[in-house]
Amino acid sequence: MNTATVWLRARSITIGSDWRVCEARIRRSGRRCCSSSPFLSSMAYEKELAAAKKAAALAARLCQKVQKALLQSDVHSKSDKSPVTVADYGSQALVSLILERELPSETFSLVAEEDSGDLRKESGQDTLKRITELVNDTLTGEGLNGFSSLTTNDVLKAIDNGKSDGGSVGRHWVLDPIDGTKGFVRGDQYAIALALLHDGKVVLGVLACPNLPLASIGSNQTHSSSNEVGCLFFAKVGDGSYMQALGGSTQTRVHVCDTDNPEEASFFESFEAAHSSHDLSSSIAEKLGVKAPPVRIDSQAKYGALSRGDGAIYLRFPHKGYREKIWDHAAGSIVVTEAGGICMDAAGNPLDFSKGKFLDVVSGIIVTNQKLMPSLLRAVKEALNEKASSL
Ligand SMILES: Nc1ncnc2c1ncn2[C@@H]1O[C@H](COP(=O)(O)O)[C@@H](OP(=O)(O)O)[C@H]1O
Ligand SMILES: [Mg+2]
Ligand SMILES: [Mg+2]
Ligand SMILES: [Mg+2]
Repeated sequence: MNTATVWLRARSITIGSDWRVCEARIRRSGRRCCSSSPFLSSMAYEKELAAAKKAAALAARLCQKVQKALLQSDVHSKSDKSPVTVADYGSQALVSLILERELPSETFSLVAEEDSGDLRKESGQDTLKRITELVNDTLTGEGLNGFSSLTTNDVLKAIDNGKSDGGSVGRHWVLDPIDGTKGFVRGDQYAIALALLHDGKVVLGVLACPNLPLASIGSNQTHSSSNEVGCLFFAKVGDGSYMQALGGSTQTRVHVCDTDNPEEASFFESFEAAHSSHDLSSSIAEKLGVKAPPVRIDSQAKYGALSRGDGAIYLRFPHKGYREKIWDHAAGSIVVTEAGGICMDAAGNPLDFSKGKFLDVVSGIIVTNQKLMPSLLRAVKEALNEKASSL
């Protein structure tokens, strides 16, 4: 199945003609805003961004190879019953190796989703061999022969580099090697999401979305004249958000949809109802006056699509008891905020990435532009109160 077919299979999506309206407004106003921290110059993090783009793009190659030929034996269950594949592990190993090689002077701290526990067991040996082959093949396929053929132990070590707990002091890389593993296994959307935290703030983020069309999803408006899929979004604090083709192209600056009219706004949510309450988001959308049906896609590709104005709102309301992790939002949040958007929890608090692996939020995460946020917050409050009183 080629990637275009993958995308078409993924579509349960409708984005109305509002994109055109948004685009026109943005062009007229020439406006952008960002949430940059004043202590950071836009010249900072140049080499870190270059390394992160290289690492994420290479990891995307590995994932594409696996998604094309995904075997049932490549998919495993973690202790929490969530899926993990050889590509999740391979992607994490590659990103860890590339960052270490490209940024040798750095005291390396990586907070990443996967660990090698299951691969060290007797039952994990075949999978470990397959991952090692994949990592070696991807490195040599890209002409990166600086790595002599890696052993299974090298790969285990690279995966376990991601064991840092993060925190509010110093620099920590944050990695989701495949965000949207369920989408990946289904043949749908997924993302490699890599961010850098500096003293608890996200200062750069890269999102590789191998199955996301370069053209705006659900409309004829294009960011590109081709039918190509595979987008690389990236942002550095104070420097705006950009998109380029994963295969390499000139970068274009992206902006969120700037509409203040909910009737022109469409919203994103998880494809998986188990990850986010579709009932609650539909109630919020109705209260806000959104007319378009939800756009359901997996992974932080939602943040990428939102950053370029494909839709205007992202709603995420996990079911009771679920704790969000920083790797599920760090890269996506800076890509959106540098494109002029805002990410908050359902109570209107900014997202706090400084508390370790978990991202403690009140009820859920909402993302939109500056103009719609006040009315979105009111609609969220109303819908949550209604839900509480019906229990
Ligand atoms: N019960 C749950 N509620 C909310 N999020 C969940 C969840 N179970 C898993 N997730 C998270 O949802 C992410 C995917 O988000 P989305 O629904 O936007 O595609 C998963 O990332 P991984 O696929 O990296 O494990 C996982 O971290
Ligand atoms: Mg994830
Ligand atoms: Mg993941
Ligand atoms: Mg996972």
